[in-house]
Amino acid sequence: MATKTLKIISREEVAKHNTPDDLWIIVDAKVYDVSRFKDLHPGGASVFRVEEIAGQDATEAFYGLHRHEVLKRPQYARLQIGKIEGEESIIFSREVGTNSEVPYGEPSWLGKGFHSPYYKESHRRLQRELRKFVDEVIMPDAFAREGDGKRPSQDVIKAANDFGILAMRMGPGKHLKGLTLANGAVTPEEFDCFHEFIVLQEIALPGQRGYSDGFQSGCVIGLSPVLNFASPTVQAKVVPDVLQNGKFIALAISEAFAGSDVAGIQTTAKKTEDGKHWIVNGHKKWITNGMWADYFTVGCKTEKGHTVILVERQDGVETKPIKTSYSPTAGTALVTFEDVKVPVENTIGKEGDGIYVMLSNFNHERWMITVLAARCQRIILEDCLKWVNQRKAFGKPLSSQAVVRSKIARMVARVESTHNWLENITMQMCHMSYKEQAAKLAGPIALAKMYATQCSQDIAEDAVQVFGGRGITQTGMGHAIEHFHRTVTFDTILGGTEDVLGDLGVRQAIRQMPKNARL
Ligand code: HEM
Repeated sequence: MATKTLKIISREEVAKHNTPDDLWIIVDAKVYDVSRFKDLHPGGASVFRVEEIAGQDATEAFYGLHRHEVLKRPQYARLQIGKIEGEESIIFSREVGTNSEVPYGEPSWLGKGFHSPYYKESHRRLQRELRKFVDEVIMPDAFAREGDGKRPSQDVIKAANDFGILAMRMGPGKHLKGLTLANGAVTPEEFDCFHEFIVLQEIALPGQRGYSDGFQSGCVIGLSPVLNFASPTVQAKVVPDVLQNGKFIALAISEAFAGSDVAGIQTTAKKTEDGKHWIVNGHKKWITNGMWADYFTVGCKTEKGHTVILVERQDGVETKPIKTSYSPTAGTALVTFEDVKVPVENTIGKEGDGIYVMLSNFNHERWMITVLAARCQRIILEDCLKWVNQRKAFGKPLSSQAVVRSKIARMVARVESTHNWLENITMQMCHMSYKEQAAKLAGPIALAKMYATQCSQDIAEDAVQVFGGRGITQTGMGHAIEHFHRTVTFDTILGGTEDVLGDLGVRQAIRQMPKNARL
């Protein structure tokens, strides 16, 4: 396709094109001919008739009302006919694969001149590779699927798995052996919990909450018990199926009868007379990725107590969509089991040890949700900083109002405290065995998640106030704010509600009080 040659035009020349049939404007040293477009303009034609706009520099007016991405859409980019003589454009969006330069737009370890004790060269290499992959491959799919509600595109899932994303999301371990991770940015041997932290923070960049769950979050929580507790035979079949062959696995614990109270589940598994099979009956609710899962990691009530069982999709397993306030791209399902026959070899962990299997998985799940949430908070903070800097009200930028700056200050404090607490917990995870983590970190992770999701809700409320009507509008300037505000509650519920987690954290601390502790 031939590229249009842009004319070099003087400001005086632009000023002559100021009538409805011959209408030019300047935005950031670029000249746009809007003579025909004005009648199609979503904001109406009248805005172009104003004396300060027709034939004039409309940069400030434009950026008070539109995101920069509008001018990059092909149908609007083609309205540009020239550039202003002797001037250069100064407004650019973040280039593919690069980091944001907005203050607090990235965690401090990525900031120029900032330091951190946690990250080595392999972490930096991984972050760079991932940023490029996310910008190029995941970002467009995330916005498209969040919009149309379809499952994440299979070619994107395949590309992501070839890149090692799901394997890396499972954390360090023997499942990484022999894999090439992120084009070799990190070896399986050096991969640690900070690498995993980076993977989560990067894949959350699109900020599309339904897609974020649809993008194999169900696999992460569903496959963990298999990796940690299933027999080698089950692992040999299921792990490559999920990590390499594009199959999906979902964790199926919560029910209409029991959410945070896992011991209250009522799905039953009874042994056949020959003891070779389980017969599973019951239902599971709010199962992330359940709509397209090939395997389900199911919490059941059995004769010897609770037991976790791997159920393959088959006759008797039905999945129905549950409509939630985020997009169906998460694949949230009601799953029913009617006399489903499963070999006893599919038992995950020991019979009767189900509560331990289910609870030990929660630490990793809660940590993952919190790391993802921390990035989403940061996206909102960056949008707010840009908005208060470019938007004028009462003749001055919003940032000139002390009350607005105070809201931003509180957001920064929430984002940075969440992130820094998580880094500390991640450091502990790097030095503890899985068992030690279960014993020592359940409380801190529960409390950090509770704190983070309270911060997210406060950030969402403040961001809407800063953006006004645009913060409750699904398109245009505030779309990220509206999305965050609408979906922020998910993180407060998934993996345990705030009240339950706060209580868990404090109970653990009380249990660990030294006997001699007195005021
Ligand atoms: C090349 C120039 C322009 C293009 C391509 C353009 C495009 C758009 C688009 C796509 C929207 C829909 C909302 C969005 O996606 O952000 C919109 C809305 C709007 N535009 Fe423009 N526009 C241009 C210039 C201007 C100028 C110069 C003004 C005013 C001085 C203006 C005023 C508005 C208003 C008032 C809205 C409605 C905003 C809202 O609902 O919050 N536009 N424009």
